[in-house]
Amino acid sequence: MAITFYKYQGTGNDFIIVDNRLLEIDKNNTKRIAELCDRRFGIGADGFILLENDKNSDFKMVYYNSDGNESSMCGNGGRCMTSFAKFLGIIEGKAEFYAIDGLHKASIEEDIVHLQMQDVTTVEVYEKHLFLDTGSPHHVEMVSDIENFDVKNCGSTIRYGEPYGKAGSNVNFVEQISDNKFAVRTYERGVEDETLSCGTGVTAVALAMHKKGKITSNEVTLITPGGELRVKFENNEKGYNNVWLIGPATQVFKGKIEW
Ligand SMILES: N[C@H](CCC[C@H](N)C(=O)O)C(=O)O
Repeated sequence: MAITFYKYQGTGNDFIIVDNRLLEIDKNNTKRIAELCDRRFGIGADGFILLENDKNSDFKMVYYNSDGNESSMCGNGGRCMTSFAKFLGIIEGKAEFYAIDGLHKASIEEDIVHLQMQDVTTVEVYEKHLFLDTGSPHHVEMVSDIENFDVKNCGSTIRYGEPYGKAGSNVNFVEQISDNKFAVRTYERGVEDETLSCGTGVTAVALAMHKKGKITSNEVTLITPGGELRVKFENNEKGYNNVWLIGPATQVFKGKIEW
């Protein structure tokens, strides 16, 4: 069966996106999803995302890592899905959609998407790192000389090590650049490599830097190898709410492929 796919990228985190409102895609075909995400034998992407109908919101987003397995929330993917929904004419400037971690609000102007992330009530603080879940699990660790940091090897060791084990965690390395501005590099679970940016990851970094008292504003700029993202949030005794991930999302090309 031939399927039409759209290739999107959000600050270099890239995705194969398919309009699956007719439910034609066999979602259990992990092998095929992984083949399509392969950068040599397939289209190439960090993730594969299906857009489906949802009776209580504008659409539903189903996210798979490039290993072919369905996974937790993808922030950059959610920004790309908002752009895709506008391209399809499902929405105009505002959206509400369901993802695995619940309902998300979003808005789009030109190519900039604002995506509301789930509230975060728990940030675990350890000697050398922090751990929090922003829709996906994230280990956050401050490093120096981030440009030369061995993200893949150090990230993989942490991701597969204790306490994360087989389920794992995404791993973000961060270096402060200036007031409220940080450089971030991410090792992504399920991609098992560094990605050029990670939306739930930079969101985790922004909240972690607030928790560590490293910022003076509730709006943070995150510089990733794939581009610049912003995170805005409010905080109270219950934790973090009104959390927004802001950045560009772009359709790169459209294609057809045998499923
Ligand atoms: N790239 C995604 C993260 C996907 C999470 C996935 N790697 C997992 O936790 O299994 C983002 O922009 O938030």
